[in-house]
Amino acid sequence: MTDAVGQMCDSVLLSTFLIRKKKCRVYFHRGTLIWETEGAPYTRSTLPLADVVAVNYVHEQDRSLCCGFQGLDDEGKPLSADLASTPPPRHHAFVLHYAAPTTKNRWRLQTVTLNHTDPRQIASWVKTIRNYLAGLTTRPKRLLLFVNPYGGKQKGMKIYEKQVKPLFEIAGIDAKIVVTQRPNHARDALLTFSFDNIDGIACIGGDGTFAEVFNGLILRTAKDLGIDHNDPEARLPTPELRVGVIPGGSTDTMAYCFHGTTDVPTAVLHIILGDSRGLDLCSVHSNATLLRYYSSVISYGFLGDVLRDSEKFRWMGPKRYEYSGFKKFMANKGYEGEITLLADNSSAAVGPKCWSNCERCDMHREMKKTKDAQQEGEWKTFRGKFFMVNGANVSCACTRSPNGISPFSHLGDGCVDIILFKHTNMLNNFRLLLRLTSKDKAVFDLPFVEIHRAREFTFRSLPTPVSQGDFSTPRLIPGVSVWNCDGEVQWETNMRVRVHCQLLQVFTRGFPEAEQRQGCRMCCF
Ligand SMILES: Nc1ncnc2c1ncn2[C@@H]1O[C@H](COP(=O)(O)OP(=O)(O)OP(=O)(O)O)[C@@H](O)[C@H]1O
Repeated sequence: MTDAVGQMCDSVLLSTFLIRKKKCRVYFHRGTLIWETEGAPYTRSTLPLADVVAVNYVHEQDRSLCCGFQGLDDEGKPLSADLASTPPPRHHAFVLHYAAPTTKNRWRLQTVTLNHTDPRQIASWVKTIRNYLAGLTTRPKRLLLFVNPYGGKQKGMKIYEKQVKPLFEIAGIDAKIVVTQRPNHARDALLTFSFDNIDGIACIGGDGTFAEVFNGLILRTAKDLGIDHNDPEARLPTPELRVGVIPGGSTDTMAYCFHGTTDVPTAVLHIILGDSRGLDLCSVHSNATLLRYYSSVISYGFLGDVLRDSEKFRWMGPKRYEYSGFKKFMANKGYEGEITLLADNSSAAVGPKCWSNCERCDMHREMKKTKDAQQEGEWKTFRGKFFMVNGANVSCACTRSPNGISPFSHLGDGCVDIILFKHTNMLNNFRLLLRLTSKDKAVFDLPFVEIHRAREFTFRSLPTPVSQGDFSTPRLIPGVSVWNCDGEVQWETNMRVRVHCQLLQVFTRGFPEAEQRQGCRMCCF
């Protein structure tokens, strides 16, 4: 907590306001506003200032429109429209804009207006609340915002205009917009962009856009510090700038894993409120060359084939995944391979899940401060014919698969969960499909699925194709699949994946376990 906030914590305000036409006693103490009705029916409401986005004077002209009250200045003229400037002593109300949790992990901006006959009371409350909000230094004020007009249903710009811009304006966030013109635009821009006047980066797009942003940011940080990113052993520092993702893609897995929903206003409000969590990123190297960093999952076999095929049908929008998925599912191909992993001592098959205030992630954040992630552990090797091999960095939950392929995966525990789907018959594949859409059952309970928690792993396909050195060139080799790395095709099959614990700070508060979800803060007695 900053000093300013600390001082404000000690101030106490107490007054009586008219709220929603009811006389209420209002208290402000220790960062929380409480108002309760003076008469029956008794209601009590609490609002932590950590959830308040902005406080504004209500202009007398606005009040005159709704209340028939005409505000005049000292010369008897109507008051000016400048709400944010120093108040003339005539304001009789202020409005609080705040973020409130609703259902299904969604958040919405709400308002409450407090009316008082004495303008000095209004001025004093507004000043106190503004001072408190100014002390919340973790809130971004100047953002660099990448908008991908191509991802998902190609509605990136519309999402910005209709759902993002109005919220940023209320919160006083100055956003510099970059509309991406081509693949890798966001990544390349971040390699040279001046970070002098920004305190956060956000993007409107899907997992691919988010991946471009953090790949650019990590590479830029490594470059600025003279760290060789091609060195698989390199210890990378966490960039100072935090990153937020506003869903505008097809699956939006990362947004879902951060907020428990792919709802746009929720993601925007999480950015505005400025709380953040550490996210592990995985580096993917081949022959001492960095291919990329990923945040959700790297998948060889079925999902690699689906992605490779679906790119040809991008005109179908998100439906392309269903079309290619059906084709590849019916093909039921198996791929020979060998995985060697450095096992973690925790199990990926048991909870708890990674809710907000996750103890496991907090523990790893503290460990990261004191020492580098421990690398001791047992190496294990698995060989076989696989329908699919996955390295899940997060649960990979999404609207279609609310449990994800790795329900107990954590955002920031320095581990990747390896899920091996053995090649089997079509009936078992159908069981797998059903299991992936289940709300409470896990895929690894199926007898042909194994899960292992690791801190790093290597994979080689069998037979091993001769590396061409050019990792971006499409090469179709019989009996060999490709990797689906955060939704991008990775042609090089043999690779080493290492987890970098909490390498990125992302804007989110996380989301609570269902039974602990906050409901209405207004209690009636
Ligand atoms: N103007 C553009 N034209 C073509 N491609 C673009 C443009 N801007 C960005 N891209 C590329 O679009 C790709 C797909 O975007 P994104 O991943 O955000 O959407 P998606 O694939 O529909 O969603 P998801 O990854 O959530 O399934 C990104 O990898 C990015 O490189």
